Amino acid sequence: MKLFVYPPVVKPDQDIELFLNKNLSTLSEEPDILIMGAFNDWKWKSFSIRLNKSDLKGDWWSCQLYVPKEAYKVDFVFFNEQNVYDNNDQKDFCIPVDGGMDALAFEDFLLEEKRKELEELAWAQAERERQAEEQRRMEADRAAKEEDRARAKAEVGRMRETLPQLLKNAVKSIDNVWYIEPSEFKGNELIRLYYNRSSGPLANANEIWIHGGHNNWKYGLSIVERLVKSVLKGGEWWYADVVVPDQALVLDWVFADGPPKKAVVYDNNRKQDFHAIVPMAIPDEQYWVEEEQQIYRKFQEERRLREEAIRAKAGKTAQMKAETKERTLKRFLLSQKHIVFTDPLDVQAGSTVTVFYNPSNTNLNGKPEVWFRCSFNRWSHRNGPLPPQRMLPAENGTHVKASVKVPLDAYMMDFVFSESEHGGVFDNKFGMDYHIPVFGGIVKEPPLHIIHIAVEMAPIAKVGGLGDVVTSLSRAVQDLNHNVDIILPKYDCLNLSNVKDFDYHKSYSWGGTEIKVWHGKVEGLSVYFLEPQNGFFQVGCVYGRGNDGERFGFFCHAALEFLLQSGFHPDIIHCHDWSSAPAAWLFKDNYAHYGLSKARVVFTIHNLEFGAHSIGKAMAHADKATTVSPTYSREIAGNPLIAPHLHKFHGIINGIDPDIWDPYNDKFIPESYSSKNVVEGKRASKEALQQRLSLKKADLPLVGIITRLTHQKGIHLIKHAIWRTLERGGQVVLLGSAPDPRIQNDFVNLANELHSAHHDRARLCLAYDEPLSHLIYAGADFILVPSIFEPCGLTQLTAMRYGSVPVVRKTGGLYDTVFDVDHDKDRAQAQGLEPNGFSFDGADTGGVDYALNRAISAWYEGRDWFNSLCKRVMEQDWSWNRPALDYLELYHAARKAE
Ligand SMILES: Nc1ncnc2c1ncn2[C@@H]1O[C@H](COP(=O)(O)OP(=O)(O)O[C@H]2O[C@H](CO)[C@@H](O)[C@H](O)[C@H]2O)[C@@H](O)[C@H]1O
Repeated sequence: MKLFVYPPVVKPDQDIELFLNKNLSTLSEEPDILIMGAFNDWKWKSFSIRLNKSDLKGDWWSCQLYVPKEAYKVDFVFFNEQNVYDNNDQKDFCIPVDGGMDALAFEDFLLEEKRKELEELAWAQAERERQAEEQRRMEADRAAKEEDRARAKAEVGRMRETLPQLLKNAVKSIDNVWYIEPSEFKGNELIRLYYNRSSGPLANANEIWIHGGHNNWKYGLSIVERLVKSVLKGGEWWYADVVVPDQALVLDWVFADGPPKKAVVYDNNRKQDFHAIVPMAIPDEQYWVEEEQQIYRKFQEERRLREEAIRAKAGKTAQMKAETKERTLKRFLLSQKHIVFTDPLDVQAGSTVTVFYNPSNTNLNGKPEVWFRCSFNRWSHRNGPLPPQRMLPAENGTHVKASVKVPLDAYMMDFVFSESEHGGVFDNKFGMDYHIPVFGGIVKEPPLHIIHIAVEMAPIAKVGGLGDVVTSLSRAVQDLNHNVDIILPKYDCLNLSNVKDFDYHKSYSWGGTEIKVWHGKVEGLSVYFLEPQNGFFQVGCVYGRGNDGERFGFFCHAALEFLLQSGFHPDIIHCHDWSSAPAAWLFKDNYAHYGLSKARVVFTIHNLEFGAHSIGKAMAHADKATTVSPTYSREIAGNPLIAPHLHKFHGIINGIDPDIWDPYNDKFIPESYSSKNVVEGKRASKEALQQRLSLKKADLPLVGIITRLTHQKGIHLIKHAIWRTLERGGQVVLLGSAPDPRIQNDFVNLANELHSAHHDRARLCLAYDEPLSHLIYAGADFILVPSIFEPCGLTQLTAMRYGSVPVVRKTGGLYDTVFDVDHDKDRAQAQGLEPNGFSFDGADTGGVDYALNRAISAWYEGRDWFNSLCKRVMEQDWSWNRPALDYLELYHAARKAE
């Protein structure tokens, strides 16, 4: 025998003695022997102990060893403390531990330990942040105090300078008009001020009041008293007892025939007001010190109130945002309830969940068996997929079910269904697989790195909706903890005031020119600006030069070259429309095999109207392609540029950025509002809009139109709707810019006609004006979008965010986001929504009339109902909360693409 332990059956949480027969070991010649080991397949608590010669007969050496309570196995080897080992012929030694955990339970134990450790780390981190925040707050406080002190000092400085002027205007009395008793007085003392009623315009007044202040009215009205008739002085002298304000050097006042706001006749000393010197208050140094202190306290109090209001508002904003997000996630999880759902709905790491599946709505319909195949963390979990599980009938009669234990280190649950244990027909959600987020796990999803190559970006280089989407999609994906960069041309017409930390980054040579790269933050996003020295982007505009194709082709290539030369390894390169379509094929042709091999290309069509050739080519080269709504994706599915690629083509609806478009925090509207006070909020905005555009200030239905004026947007329908609205007694505001000068001229003529015939009810603003657009979204009752085609459309979504009711033509994304109050109840319900607007078919004027007439009638005839509709549309979530999750699914699917 070479080895034994005592006691012979090893139990956890116990001391044992281990004996080695040195004679039989490869270490027989060595003077020193040590044991080196650990528990549980070398995963737990390693040890190294010296063996001593024991009392047993023969060459038995031994040591004591404590077996911890979590052990299921002891693993070890022997060595001479240098380089001679006995490792049991490379198999290592092991002794089983009886009656404790098994290997699986130990894995769970380890995860639980890890969770505790992470919790402690998180707590420590939170504590550090709290302290840092406290530090920041104290510093800010110190800075604020200093600033307020400096302001108070400056203020006192100014007062001291103007004092002589102040005193010059003041006197002790005016003969026969007023005087004060006693003649010597100072601050905080009671004085009696006499006034001769017959001396001025109040000679016939029944009442006399003093409206007074001090120190040249510096603190507004600080004295208001009614004067009493004095019997002693023949009835014309009246008096009031007045306490002199503290710190007063001069008293200022007028007399009037009533209290403030009620008085009609005044004696203001021929517009000079009256000014009395406070004789005993000639200011000394002490006076100024006190004055400064008082002003300082006033500033501090004002600041405190201001900051409190800001904090309260930020808190409320964050709370509303979180609530919306949670509601939307619930809706997302429930949206496939007819196919699949879990109980509980939000899956927690470490818990057991039941998955319910209804095959009758999928390609497994009618199969006698359904098998559930599940893993975690996008199929990358260390345990691999769970063994397939046959699903059992659920109590509800429609679904089948299976239960799974979710590991503590899961962040995502992944599954597909098949007809048999070994596979056969699968339901894998059209190649995307089913994924359900897991909350509370100890491992977070590793971030993806996404790079957008784009030629527009709101608000610094926005021409239309494409610019909005580049910014808002990126922000939403970044909010989900992924890394996003944007590459944009450095146009000379960039609005740089919206770029933070703008800095020179590097330069490189490519395409026969030097390219300077700048970096900055736009709306919290990292943006690289490429500035080729060949002047391609020094032309005063984004589009509209004869060589746009050449310029943007160059830009796309330069962008890829920049990624390569800078050692970027993005997971996804996302390009948009014809203008950055070349990135798709240039990447596949020139970069996919050199350095940037990890990246996959996603191409999004915002509008198929322009650049057909480029779009077709990008469709062929991209790993995944999208357009901006499901309906538009179906509308263009037959197009020869698209049709061959349907297997990788998806419609994902756009969202709007809830921070950029937020009536609760919008500096361009007069009163902030949420759905709780939508009626009051919108009324204030409507009045401000009418005021600003010189429209009649009246409670009329107001139709807003915000659009690029192009054929796509339904120009003849827009014109018709303007006349129809006026006919129905409403007001119309159109904000539109026309790239085509003929259309622009046409609208200038229409504007002239309307402004002379209906100057108080119609206004066409033929310009691009972002601030005005905010006021229109907020002030309008309806936003009209009668597009001939519309890939998604953002204006109807923004309208709803501001509680304006959309009136739209049923096409593309308009169809997917607007549900007619009379016709689309079921369709809305299928999305977990209620109807939210008015819509019409057809491209003739009859259609637009149909929708607009119902909308305006609803306004006139049922204001309460209409107001509740405004509130309802405002509470719907058209942000990126939902679509960003779809894009992430798509990015992951793209990564799996070969
Ligand atoms: N005169 C003006 N002044 C101020 N702001 C103005 C304005 N005219 C328009 N805007 C603003 O520009 C944006 C227009 O976005 P849209 O999505 O409605 O249309 P666009 O056709 O440009 O976008 C294309 O791309 C987007 C994004 O994918 C798709 O939604 C859409 O269907 C597709 O045609 C909105 O944010 C709107 O407020």
